[in-house]
Amino acid sequence: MTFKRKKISVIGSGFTGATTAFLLAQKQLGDVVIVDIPDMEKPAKGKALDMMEAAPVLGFDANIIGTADYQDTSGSDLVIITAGVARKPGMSRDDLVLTNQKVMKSVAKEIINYSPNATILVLTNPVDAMTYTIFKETGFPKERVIGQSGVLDSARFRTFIAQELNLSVKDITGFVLGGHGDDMVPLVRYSFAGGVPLTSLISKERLEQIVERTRKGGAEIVNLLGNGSAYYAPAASLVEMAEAIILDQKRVLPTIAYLEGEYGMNGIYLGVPTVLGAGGIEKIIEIELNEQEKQALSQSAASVKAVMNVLT
Ligand SMILES: NC(=O)C1=CN([C@@H]2O[C@H](COP(=O)(O)OP(=O)(O)OC[C@H]3O[C@@H](n4cnc5c(N)ncnc54)[C@H](O)[C@@H]3O)[C@@H](O)[C@H]2O)C=CC1
Ligand SMILES: O=C([O-])CC(=O)C(=O)O
Repeated sequence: MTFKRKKISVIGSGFTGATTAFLLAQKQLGDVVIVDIPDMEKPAKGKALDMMEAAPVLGFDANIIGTADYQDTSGSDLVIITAGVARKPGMSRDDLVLTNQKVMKSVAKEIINYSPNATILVLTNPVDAMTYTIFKETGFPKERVIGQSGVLDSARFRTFIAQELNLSVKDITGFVLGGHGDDMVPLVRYSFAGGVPLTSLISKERLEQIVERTRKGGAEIVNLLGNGSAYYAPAASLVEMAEAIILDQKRVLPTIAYLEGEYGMNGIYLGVPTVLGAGGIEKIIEIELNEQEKQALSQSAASVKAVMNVLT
């Protein structure tokens, strides 16, 4: 049997792109091509070479290159988009919309040209609207254009819950729906510690504080870093999604999916529970929401629509 490694292109060699590339290689999910603009080609090459030189020590087999030439991405199975600008303290993710929309438009052209069969994961913010932009600009099927928010937001929620209860984070499950903004919807009712509902372990008041910290989790890191935004947990989240697709794992993960009637919404990319496998988003899971949760989700969707309305 012949085995051919998958090809994964990571667009953007900055904090999230480089960290993602390194994790992908360590997990041996495929060969990695890191792409940046011509001005950043040398640092991209330098990062790729530095990662390759870690391979003998860490013991992974993967080729990693840095480039500004999209020809090198040709025939990618998976393209991960981290290109664009990140926010600084005092900014909202939505402030990035027009700058990053331009970047998405140029990246989309290159993907159509060189990797027409790729599945695309989008990280660039504001991520719901940027995922929509990539969907529109590439014309790819909705199953193959997927945004990342829910894995990260849920990971933050699970981290804070594990710390609160002094329990292993492995035993904490829970997920966050909606847009990747301050009105995202952490679903407390569907969150558990070792199968025990959180509502029976943590007071309502304390849970509300943890939900609020989760909603502002990105800004908390932005304020601590001072000159950029989070990258370790975002990269880990992208790699969990990439792994589910490349290994056809059928993972149930919250991702940014295009809704056509699900949750009563249409024509919008929004975070919902999905099944991720070789076909990309193979299914959107519709869970039962109570009135309060429905209202919170539609408020979050309204915020995403407001950003989409700014798109040119
Ligand atoms: N959805 C999410 O959960 C998260 C989203 N983000 C977003 O991801 C994006 C990247 O963040 P960082 O990596 O920290 O930023 P960064 O500034 O470290 O890296 C961005 C890279 O993109 C490159 N770039 C710009 N235009 C390009 C183009 N046309 N083609 C190729 N490369 C291009 C830049 O030269 C730079 O190297 C930001 O928009 C940030 O807000 C970051 C963390 C989490
Ligand atoms: O907060 C930001 O700007 C980056 C991001 O999306 C996150 O870390 O959740």
